[in-house]
Amino acid sequence: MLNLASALASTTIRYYPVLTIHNFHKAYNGHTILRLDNFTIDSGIHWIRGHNGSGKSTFLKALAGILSFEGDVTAHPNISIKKNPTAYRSAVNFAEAEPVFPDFLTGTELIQLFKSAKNAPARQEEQYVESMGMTAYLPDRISTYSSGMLKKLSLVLAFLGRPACILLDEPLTTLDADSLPILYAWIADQHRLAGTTFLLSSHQAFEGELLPDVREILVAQATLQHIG
Ligand SMILES: Nc1ncnc2c1ncn2[C@@H]1O[C@H](COP(=O)(O)OP(=O)(O)OP(=O)(O)O)[C@@H](O)[C@H]1O
Repeated sequence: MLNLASALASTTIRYYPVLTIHNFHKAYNGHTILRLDNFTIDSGIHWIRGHNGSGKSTFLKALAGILSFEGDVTAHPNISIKKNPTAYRSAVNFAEAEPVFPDFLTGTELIQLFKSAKNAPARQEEQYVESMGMTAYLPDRISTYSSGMLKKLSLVLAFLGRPACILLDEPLTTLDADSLPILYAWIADQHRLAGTTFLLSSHQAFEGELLPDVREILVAQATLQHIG
């Protein structure tokens, strides 16, 4: 018969480090925005919270490899953002808070470009496009999109390929109320089925009940702190 301790141990979620940050320092014009000696992001869903200007976007852009910084970040198992940037970018996808894309392209063309770059499975985008009601507008040029339509496109692009980690900067802004539960379902399914880790940033506390096992990271006073 199983005793209680071993039964509990067998159901305990086992976390492992997905992103490891070493000797990180980011400054603008000599002013430090973030400094982290050693910081680990474990597998799971993380809600990165902080006031306006605290450094959330700076941190996510650095982790995405589109902003320079001192130090290093490694993705599991040991893929350095600086020494193996191509492999790192396959492992870590990113959607910007306010996405900007070449507006002469159509959404369909951009999705095909990203699928090719990310070596995505055939028809991977279809479930996202259909569930978010994007089918009708994707053949149009991006220059005609509203901010919410653009946001949905950027979110679909962040899910393409087989990333170990997806960074979504302010994913909830500009989405309408009907779209929020759909995005949460994408995140929950991707996490459950593929084991993908998520970092979601917001200036608000996490209030949703639609995502399982969310842990918070606070950005304040030029550093990060796990608070849950
Ligand atoms: N390109 C830049 N040049 C100079 N300073 C910058 C630059 N980008 C950001 N900053 C500064 O870095 C700090 C952090 O900005 P960041 O955009 O990372 O904050 P945030 O937490 O994402 O804010 P918000 O919630 O308002 O989006 C702010 O003080 C901002 O003024």
